[in-house]
Amino acid sequence: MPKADIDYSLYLVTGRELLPEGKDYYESLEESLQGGVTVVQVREKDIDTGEFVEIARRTKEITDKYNVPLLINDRIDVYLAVRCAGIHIGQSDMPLAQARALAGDDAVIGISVGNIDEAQAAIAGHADYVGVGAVWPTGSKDVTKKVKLGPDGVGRVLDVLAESKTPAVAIGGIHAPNVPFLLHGSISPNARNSLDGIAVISAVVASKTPREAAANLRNIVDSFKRVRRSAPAAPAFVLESSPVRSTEALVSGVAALMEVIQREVPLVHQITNNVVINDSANATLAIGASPIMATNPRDVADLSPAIGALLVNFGTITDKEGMLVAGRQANVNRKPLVYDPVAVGATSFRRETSKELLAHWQPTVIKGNAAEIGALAQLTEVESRGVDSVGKGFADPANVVRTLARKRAAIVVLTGEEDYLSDGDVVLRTSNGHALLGKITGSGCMTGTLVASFCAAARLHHLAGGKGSVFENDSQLVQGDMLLGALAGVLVFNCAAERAAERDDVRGPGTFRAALIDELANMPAADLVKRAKVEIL
Ligand SMILES: Cc1ncc(COP(=O)(O)OP(=O)(O)O)c(N)n1
Ligand SMILES: Cc1nc(C(=O)O)sc1CCOP(=O)(O)O
Repeated sequence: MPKADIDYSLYLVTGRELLPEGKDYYESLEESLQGGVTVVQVREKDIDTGEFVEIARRTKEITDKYNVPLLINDRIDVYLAVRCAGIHIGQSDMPLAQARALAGDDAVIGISVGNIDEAQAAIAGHADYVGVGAVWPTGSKDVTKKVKLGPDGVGRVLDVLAESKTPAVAIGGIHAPNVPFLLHGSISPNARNSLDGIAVISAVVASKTPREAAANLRNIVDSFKRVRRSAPAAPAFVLESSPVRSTEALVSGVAALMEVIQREVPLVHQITNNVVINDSANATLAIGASPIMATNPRDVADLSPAIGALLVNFGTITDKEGMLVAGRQANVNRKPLVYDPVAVGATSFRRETSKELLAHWQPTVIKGNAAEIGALAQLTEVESRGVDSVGKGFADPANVVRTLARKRAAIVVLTGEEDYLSDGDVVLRTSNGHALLGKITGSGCMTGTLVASFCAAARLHHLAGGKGSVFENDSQLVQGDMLLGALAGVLVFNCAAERAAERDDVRGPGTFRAALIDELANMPAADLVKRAKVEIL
């Protein structure tokens, strides 16, 4: 029998102990195949060999009916008895070379990998595919001693696998709401390699309706693959279908979002630092949105369905648990998530916290000054002094934002005298603002607040546009033009600052700060259209 050609898109690992009460294993399996499972692995930990062989044999009868390949977990003797497509082995099972010698060249042999060294060994041993995990904690197996890779860690393994083109599925804690985040967030930073599929137990087996559960997961994976094939370089989850723009269209789009905010009054959830909470809340109110500054993990989980967008600004990092929960819920509820990693490069604590947050959720927009963006991009060109950047800035800022946007599959906003924004494809430069912004605290943080508010508006604008809640593709994390939302936040803030600085009653930073809030509230959209200096690079 020639080696099976496997579609790894939706890889079902069986788990009879997780079946809902009264659900028969074979019935559940057949329904999941009807839903779109593309490969099955029989995994049995506590039964005698005879029973394992019998279950594998009956399972194969069913998978054969649907032309879906079957693999056996760990046990080469069971594989040899039923002669299915192959086996899956773990790091503590029989070594790969020995497994190959016993199973033969026609057997598909997959191996579990949890880090880069294991991935390299899998390539050297000619594994046919790898199972990368654990991505997240899971109740289906004891993974307490394993590193939880998060989408980021999976991406690092995918970089190693890219050259050999070894197929990879991710495993561990994967459920429909976190699949878009996993697929996009694990696109590998250098080679831009992506997962061939997802492996799940409970997301399908524990469902009372495995057909629907499998169909939903399959849709998400298929859409992701479709979009990757058509636009491999683009972070497609945030792009609207037509990225072609003119500066006039962008600026009038910003003016339209100003009206959306006034009309829809989106709730903007902000977990921000205690230096700026009050100013950020007032800036939100001034543009017509509604701030909520909750931080308790229980509070933020309940809030998520109601919010328009979430801002996570970790200036004083007192609420990490709330940030983790709120961000994950924003992904689950497909709400824009704006990440402001204040002074991320300044201390090891900040770098580690940022890494942890980014392993838990996928931001829609990352906003920072040159030192912060440089730290995330792992560039040493610009350094930080506290929360500020020092030095001349990047030699090629457009390239920095474009590259980081691609790497992180997010919109990147680099603030400074000139602001650069990119979705990984288009780069925009804006040059509004005023020197007095550098004389008050929290101007960068308020920009983040406005970016979050206008991303909420961009999503609402999309929903009101007749497309309803139908996603352009099932793997999209948020709807609406997030690049436009980010641009609106930057422009509205900087144009309001110009207006404030021009006022006769402004005599320094104190009066400027108050006037800025006034101008955020009073600036007519027509004046923003006149002032906006936007270039498409
Ligand atoms: C697709 C896939 N990936 C990883 C595993 C885990 O296998 P292993 O490390 O052998 O652990 P056990 O499954 O034996 O607990 C898997 N089964 N499938
Ligand atoms: C079998 C298995 N192996 C893992 C690993 O990390 O190697 S995690 C895991 C369990 C996956 O179950 P669920 O989809 O229910 O989280």
